[in-house]
Amino acid sequence: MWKSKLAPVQERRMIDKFRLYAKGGGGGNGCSSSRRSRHDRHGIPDGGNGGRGGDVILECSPTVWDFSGLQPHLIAQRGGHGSSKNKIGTRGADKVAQVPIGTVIHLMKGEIPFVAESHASNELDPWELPGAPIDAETGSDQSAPIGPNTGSSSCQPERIVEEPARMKETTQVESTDVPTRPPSSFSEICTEDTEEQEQIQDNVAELTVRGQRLVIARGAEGGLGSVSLKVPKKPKTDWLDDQVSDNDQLNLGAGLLGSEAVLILELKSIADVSLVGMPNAGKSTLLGAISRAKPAVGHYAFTTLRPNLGNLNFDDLSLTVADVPGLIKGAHENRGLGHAFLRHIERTKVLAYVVDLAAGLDGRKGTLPWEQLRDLVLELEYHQEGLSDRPSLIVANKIDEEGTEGVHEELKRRVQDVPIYPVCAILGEGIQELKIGLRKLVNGEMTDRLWLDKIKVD
Ligand SMILES: Nc1nc2c(ncn2[C@@H]2O[C@H](COP(=O)(O)OP(=O)(O)OP(=O)(O)O)[C@@H](O)[C@H]2O)c(=O)[nH]1
Repeated sequence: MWKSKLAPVQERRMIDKFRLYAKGGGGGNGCSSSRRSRHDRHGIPDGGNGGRGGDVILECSPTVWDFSGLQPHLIAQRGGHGSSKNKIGTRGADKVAQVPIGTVIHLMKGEIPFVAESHASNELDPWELPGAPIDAETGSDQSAPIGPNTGSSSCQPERIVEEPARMKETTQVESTDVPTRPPSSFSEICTEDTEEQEQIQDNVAELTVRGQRLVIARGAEGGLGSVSLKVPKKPKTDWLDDQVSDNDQLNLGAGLLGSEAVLILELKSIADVSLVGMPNAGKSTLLGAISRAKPAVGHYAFTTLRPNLGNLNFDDLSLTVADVPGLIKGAHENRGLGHAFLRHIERTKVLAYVVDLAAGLDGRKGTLPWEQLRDLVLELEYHQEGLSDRPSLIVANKIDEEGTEGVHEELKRRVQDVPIYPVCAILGEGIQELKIGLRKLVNGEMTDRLWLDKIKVD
């Protein structure tokens, strides 16, 4: 029989770590040429300079989720050669690659990237929200207006502001301002090659604002043409002399090679609230209930393969909530979605631990809620000490299921000093109270945290 149904398309795993080679375009060669006239046998030099090579630029865009669309080798175009009649070679085209908001750059080889246009890095606040996610209903983007540097793919050399020092400073500001431990270094996480680890310079730059641009490899200047060198072409004596002099002149005017860099890009989300929970706890459903996002929901583990973002809107405030892939025991050893998940929590203000009240109930499969909480906190701490030390609350989900009232009471008895919100994400019950709680935590009106020693497990 003819099969009309196609096999379900498998969602691919997000690529949140990427190794990139970038090379700026070489400069075009300067031209060696002279304009001769009947009266001037030697001629007047009129060879134009070679054009500048293009830059390789990373641009921060809210429309890309991960690095799956990136090419591993980015090479900008070479500048055009100069030509006679004083014509300067064309400028090589820039290679602009779009990367997601929250891209952190580690340098393996080459120069520290330069900021292209300075507007974005001035007030680089680690908690500054990236462009808000696309509104699921209206399809409109609620983020800040596009910066002046977006929209054009070419970057004129004179508009580039070289600020390597500021980039380093930015990294320092981040590590002092953030109340928790600074993000663990990439070289700590990286397990591939020990020699490479030593060479990596961690966090040399980061792209956190929509439209922000970084030049990661610069195009070289073009070679000087004879008009700039003021070298008249030598009169031809014999053919050998002619060849030597021509080569000399060409070498003088040869374009330089563009700079090279090898980078590791790493993606870290920046959200106000992260929903943390075991697979199937109901995080995606909850995100849909508190915001207008429509994440994929399934009854099997790891429905969420990339962080879904939603906007939690109040009259005067909008918070970003990230539903990051489900966490399992051993995630810190990269089991399950492991590091891919944990990395996103590093830059979140508030943690909302989502537990499934029905798990482990009446012989059902799963771990009891207080054990879920203990495992979650342990995984965070194993990944990075202090990762769980930020304002938190507990979302006790699936309160609609039979027998969960008792589990909720037990949970309140076993876990202290942190607010617990019983909700039914699927029906939207208890969501208003939860929203208010999240707002208070983000605002700093509440500062409760979930401590491991406050969880009583048998
Ligand atoms: N009864 C009940 N079921 C719920 C509730 N919330 C979610 N579920 C169900 O729980 C299952 C898992 O929900 P998801 O939202 O996909 O869970 P998740 O935590 O995002 O899962 P991962 O993507 O694997 O991390 C789905 O079958 C939901 O329909 C609830 O409040 N009550």
